[in-house]
Amino acid sequence: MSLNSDIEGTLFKWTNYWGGWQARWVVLHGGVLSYYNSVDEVGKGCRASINLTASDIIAYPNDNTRFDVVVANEQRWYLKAANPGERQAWLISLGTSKANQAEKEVTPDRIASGSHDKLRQSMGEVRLFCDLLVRQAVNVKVEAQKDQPDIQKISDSSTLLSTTCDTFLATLGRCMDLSESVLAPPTTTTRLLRSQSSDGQHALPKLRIQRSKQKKHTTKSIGQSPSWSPSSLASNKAAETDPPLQTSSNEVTSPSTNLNSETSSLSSLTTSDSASSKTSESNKTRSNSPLKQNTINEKLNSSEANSNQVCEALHEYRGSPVEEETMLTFFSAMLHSFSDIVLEEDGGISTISFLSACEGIIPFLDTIGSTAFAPVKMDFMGNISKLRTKHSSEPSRFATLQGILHQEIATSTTKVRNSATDALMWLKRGLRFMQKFLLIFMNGERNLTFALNQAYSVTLKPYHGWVVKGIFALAVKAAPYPNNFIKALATNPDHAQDKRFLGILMEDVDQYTTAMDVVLNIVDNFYDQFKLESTAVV
Ligand SMILES: CCCCCCCCCCCCC/C=C/[C@@H](O)[C@H](CO[C@@H]1O[C@H](CO)[C@@H](O)[C@H](O)[C@H]1O)NC(=O)CCCCCCCCCCCCCCCCC
Repeated sequence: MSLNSDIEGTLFKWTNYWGGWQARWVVLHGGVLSYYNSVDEVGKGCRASINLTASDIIAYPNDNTRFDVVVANEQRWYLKAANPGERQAWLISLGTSKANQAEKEVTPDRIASGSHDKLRQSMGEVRLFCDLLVRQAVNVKVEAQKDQPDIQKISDSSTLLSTTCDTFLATLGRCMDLSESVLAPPTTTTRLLRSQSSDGQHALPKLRIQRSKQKKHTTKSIGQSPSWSPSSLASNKAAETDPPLQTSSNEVTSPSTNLNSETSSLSSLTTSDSASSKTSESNKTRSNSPLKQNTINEKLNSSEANSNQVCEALHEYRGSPVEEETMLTFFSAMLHSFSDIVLEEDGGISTISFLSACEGIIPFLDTIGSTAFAPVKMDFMGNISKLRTKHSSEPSRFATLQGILHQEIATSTTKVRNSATDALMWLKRGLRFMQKFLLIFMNGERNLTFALNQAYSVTLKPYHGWVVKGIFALAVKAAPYPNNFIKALATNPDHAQDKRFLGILMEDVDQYTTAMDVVLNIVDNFYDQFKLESTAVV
């Protein structure tokens, strides 16, 4: 699906130390980015142009108006938009344009011959983020060493540092994948192991997480208790020790890769422990017979599990007839879901469980893989990251979301820039949007554009100005067709063809949205009670 990505307007371009930033008329047309000294020059020949195919777009995490367009470390345009909204519009157009070009280029030969270039580009990104990391770490250190350090400044710089660190690691992961494919093109089996997800996550951390997850069997969670009542639930301390699952990404250097059937098969395997532990308790209709995954899990969970064993297990699994209980959906395969959130007796929501459940959504945005979702992903992950930073500053005090909000109320900091209250407010609005959309879909609406617009009208739209409404409109245009959407929600796309799959998916969506509703109602009520909701339009 090609989208129109043309855009033109004024951007500020870095010239040199004497000239500084100069306003330029910049035009993106047909995959080529050109600039003119002014709009009057258009038609008389541009000053310079860049073909986006071989370029990277780097968004600065610490200045939301800046971005660079880089050509294989040879040419670099330092650009600055008048405001963050305009930068977003440019990033989306540039990303979409790159995606359109990439779509035209995908042939096996070109992929092979392009690997070296991609590797070189990727190495450039690694250096850039490494550079940013060092500078941001120095900022934190300098502030911390002052006689009277500004705690807010340290907290802001650390958030930034953590986000850049995640981006750096994700970029490094991608770079390593590329270098492996350049040194030795992957065989089917090694590729299965490495391409767990498109954001730089690999099988190993997930296996580690799966083992620790077994501790959770004794606790009850929202999804496991249809007749849920806060007092029947105990706090889940095991979840507090889980490391964060997702990496954060502030750059839109290349369009996210779609999961292919092989990677999807792998994700059904690597997450099958959580899925089988969940299905065994919460999805009763699919829990009675021993799962084929048990064999696989034994292999995956064994400390000696190595790539060969995983591949063996994978082949065993793939050669078997599909049993209903092995048809996992994105929801049942999630390592951390809203149905796993354990509420305190007083309705307190575990911060870590909540954030992990939010992070569980991100791979879906990667799966559907359009760069039009990049701003959504960035915004969503930015808020998760703010809350994680807040939690890490005093884990016991901020063990629940309510604990965080109470502290900011007590210190009158709910409205300050980058407050956790603000981050949670936007996070819950986004989640409510998603929940409404899924409910409309579950009720039989197969026109995704319509469903997204309906959900948007009653959740996010009242808080969005015209620029963000435009971003939403672009994202909706990039929404997948219904069949592809359903396929993206299967851990193995082949299962989506099975006539039993839709029923299984609907069951899982029902359970997921119900658990989301419980959590969101608690948070919404808290915001109402303490008048934390803002009506400001962004
Ligand atoms: C089929 C998939 C289609 C997905 C379509 C998604 C469309 C969402 C469009 C929303 C665009 C939002 C872009 C960013 C907007 C931000 O400007 C806005 C305000 O940001 C906040 O500003 C504060 C300062 O003013 C700042 O302090 C705060 O930190 C910052 O957040 N943000 C928002 O409006 C929040 C948008 C969140 C959108 C979340 C969408 C979640 C993904 C939905 C996927 C649906 C698919 C369902 C399948 C699920 C499978 C698990």
